[in-house]
Amino acid sequence: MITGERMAAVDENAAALGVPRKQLMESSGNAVARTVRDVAEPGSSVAIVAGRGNNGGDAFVAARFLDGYDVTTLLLGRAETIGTEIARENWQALEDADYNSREVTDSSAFDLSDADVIVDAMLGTGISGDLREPAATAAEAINVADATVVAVDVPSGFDADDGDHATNGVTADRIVTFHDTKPGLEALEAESTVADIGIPAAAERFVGPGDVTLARPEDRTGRAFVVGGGPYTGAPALAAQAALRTGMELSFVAAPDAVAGEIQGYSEDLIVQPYEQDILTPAQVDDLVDTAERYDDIVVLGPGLGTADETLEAARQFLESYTGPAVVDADALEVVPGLETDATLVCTPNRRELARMGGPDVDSLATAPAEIEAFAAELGHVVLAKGVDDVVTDGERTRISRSGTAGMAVGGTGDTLAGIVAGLLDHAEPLEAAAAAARVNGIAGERLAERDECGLLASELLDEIPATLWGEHDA
Ligand SMILES: NC(=O)C1=CN([C@@H]2O[C@H](COP(=O)(O)OP(=O)(O)OC[C@H]3O[C@@H](n4cnc5c(N)ncnc54)[C@H](O)[C@@H]3O)[C@@H](O)[C@H]2O)[C@@H](O)CC1
Ligand SMILES: [K+]
Repeated sequence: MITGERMAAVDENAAALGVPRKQLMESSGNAVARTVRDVAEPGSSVAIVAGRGNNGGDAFVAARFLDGYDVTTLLLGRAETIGTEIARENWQALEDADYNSREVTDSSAFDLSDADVIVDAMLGTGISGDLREPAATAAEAINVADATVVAVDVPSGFDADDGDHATNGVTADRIVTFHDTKPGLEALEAESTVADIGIPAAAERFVGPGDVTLARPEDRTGRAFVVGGGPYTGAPALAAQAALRTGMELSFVAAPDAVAGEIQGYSEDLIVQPYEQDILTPAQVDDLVDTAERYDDIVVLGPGLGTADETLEAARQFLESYTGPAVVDADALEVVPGLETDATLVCTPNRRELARMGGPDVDSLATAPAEIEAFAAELGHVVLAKGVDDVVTDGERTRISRSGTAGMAVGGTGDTLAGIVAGLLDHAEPLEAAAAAARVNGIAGERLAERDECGLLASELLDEIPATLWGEHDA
C-alpha cells in the first residue's frame, strides 16, 4: 500500500536512480492498454477521456498500444495547458502520428454513447476535493454511459492519500493502479489490478531526493525546544541552530544557568532559557514539560546533558509525562527502553548507543536493517540509527540513507542531525522526517567534503542545510 504523496517521492527517487518518469509513464500506458484488451475485443470503440496532468499522459501512451481498436482520445482543455512536459510530449506524439485525438473545450457537448470502453484518465493522484469543471461534467457523462469504464491509476475524484472519494467522481468498473495499491481502493466495487511499471525497489528502500521533497517545510513555522547542555555546551547549540536552518521559526534551549551564557554566546539566533542548576535534575521537569506542551514545541532531549543519575532520572520523568513529539538523542537514549510514554519519539542512536539501548551490536548498521527494524518495533518508536549508512525504521517500514562522507565522523554531526529531524518533525510524519533528515545531514556533509574532506566541522554543516533542503543540487 502506498499513498499518492509517497508515490511521488518514490518516483523522484527512481528518476535519481536513472529511471525517469517518462519511462514509467510508458509502462503505465502499456498496462492500461492491456486492461482495455482484457475487457473488450479488438475492433471495439474506446474513448479515452484525459486530463492535463500525468494521469492523462498515461492514457496518451495507452492509445499507442491499442492498435486494432477504434480509439478516440479526448483532451479536456487546450493542449498548451497540459501541465507537464512528458504528458505534452505524449500528446504531441498522438497529434504528429495521426492518431484520432482532439481537444474538448465544451464538456457539455460530450458524447460517449458509442463507446464500448471509456478510459478515465482525467485525474490521478494529483487531486484533492470534489471535481471542478470541466472534469465534473465529464465525470457525469462517463457515469451515465453504458461502456465499461477503465480508470487509470485511480477513478477520477478519488483521493489516493486518504481513500476519500469526491461526491461527483467517476465510478469505474476496472482500475489499473501503478506500482502498489493505494489506500481505500479495495473498498471500491471495481476490480483493481496493480501494474508493475518498473520502479526499482531501491527507490523505496534507499532514501532519495523524493524523501526530502516530501518532508521539507513549505513555510517558516514551528518551535524547537532543546533540553540539553550542562557538562557540554556545543551539542545543544548545534541542534538548536540546525532546527532553525531547517525552517523552524524559533529555537529555544533550556539549559543550566551555569552554561546558558556560553550557549547563547555561540549564536544570537537562539533563545536560551536558563534554570538554576548545574545539570538537569527532576526538579526542572514539570516546568519543562509545561513549556513544551503549552507552545506545541518539538522537543530535542539529550544533547550535552551528560550521564549523571539525576539527569537520566529527569530525562525519564520528562518523557513519562510529555505527550508531544520529541527527538531523543545522546545520553537521554538509554532511558527509552521500557519507558511508558504517550510522546511520539524519534530516537537517534549511533552504533554504540544502539547497542547500549539493547539493540543489535553490529559494526555496520547496513548489515542489520532487519534487526534494527525488530528493535524499533519492540521499542514502539521510530529509530534513526546513524552510521556510515543510516537505518531509519518505525518497526514496520525501513529505509536506508547512504548519503554522507568519511569526514562526518567528527563530533557534533549527530547534534545537527537531531536538530534537522526536529525541524522536519514539525509537519512531516516521524518516519518521513527521520528519513529525510538523514539524507539532508549527509548531503550537507558531502557538499562540504568537496572542499575539505576530512577537515569539515559540524558547525559548518549548518550553513549547508538550507541549500540541501531547498536547493537544486539535491537530485
Ligand atoms: N510515480 C508516479 O507518481 C507516476 C505517476 N503517473 C501518473 O501520474 C498521475 C499523477 O499525475 P499528476 O500529479 O500530474 O496529477 P493528475 O494527473 O492527477 O492531475 C493533476 C491536475 O488536476 C488538477 N486538479 C486537482 N484537483 C482537482 C479537482 N478537484 N478538480 C479538477 N481538477 C483538479 C490540478 O490542477 C492538476 O492540473 C498518477 O495518477 C499516474 O496516473 C504515471 O505516469 C507513472 C508514475
Ligand atoms: K483516473
